[in-house]
Amino acid sequence: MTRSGSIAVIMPAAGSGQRFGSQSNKLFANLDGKPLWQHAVDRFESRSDVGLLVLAVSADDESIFREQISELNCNLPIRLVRGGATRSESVQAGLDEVLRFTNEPGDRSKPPTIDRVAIHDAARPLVRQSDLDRVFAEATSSGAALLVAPVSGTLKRDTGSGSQTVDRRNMYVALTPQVFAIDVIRQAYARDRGRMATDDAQLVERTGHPVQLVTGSADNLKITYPEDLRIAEAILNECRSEFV
Ligand SMILES: Nc1ccn([C@@H]2O[C@H](COP(=O)(O)OP(=O)(O)OP(=O)(O)O)[C@@H](O)[C@H]2O)c(=O)n1
Ligand SMILES: C[C@](O)(CO)[C@H](O)COP(=O)(O)O
Repeated sequence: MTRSGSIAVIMPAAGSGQRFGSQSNKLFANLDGKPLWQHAVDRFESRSDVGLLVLAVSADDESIFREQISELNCNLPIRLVRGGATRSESVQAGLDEVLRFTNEPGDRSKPPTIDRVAIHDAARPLVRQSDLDRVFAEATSSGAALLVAPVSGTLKRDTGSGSQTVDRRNMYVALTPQVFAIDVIRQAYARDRGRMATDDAQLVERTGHPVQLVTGSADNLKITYPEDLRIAEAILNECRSEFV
């Protein structure tokens, strides 16, 4: 299996899905006839600029993921690593595997080089190819970029004694993928190993490396609550061609 892509995708998939409320991992929930996580993989499998995908999974889910991967007709090399107690720990495990991969002796099946790392939630099935094109290109030129969606409503902060309105100008919601030159993300994770961060851009921001915002489609939603799955189904039925 020869892939020439220079982007390694790390897909954190080791969460417990507490807000989704199902007995099993929300990533196995059915969306449009297949498990949710496979839609996220599909977005990258068809891309010639992607050369490797690393899934970070929990010990409980590993055998299910291995079984489902074996049934996939996927021409993208997929490696599994053990995720951690936090999303950052899961991404760290994925990054360690990407770095191991880049140091392995070369052979025909290996892409010539991995120069960027794209970190994408397995719980985000609907990232558009046009958005991937733009955030990948921005990461090439600036070394760090993430997809974001503008805040569309009025933002409120709970002061404890009531609400306070937050100026929403220049405010965005972070999406994924978050894409970085490999040395930028390696240094950010090495510097902040173990410090809490809910996304990867935050770690890079702490190094002082500017992270560019790329406005993407708001339908790149994260399946967090049960109703999100119904919304995703409707979006897929409405504009399937945007995602293939
Ligand atoms: N320790 C963790 C926590 C989260 N994730 C992954 O990070 C992505 C975004 O996290 P989120 O949507 O919050 O998933 P969960 O943590 O599973 O959800 P919850 O907070 O409701 O438990 C998901 O693909 C999830 O599987 C992970 O790999 N490792
Ligand atoms: C990384 C992320 O998708 C950016 O919005 C999000 O923070 C991950 O989900 P979580 O619920 O914060 O773990």
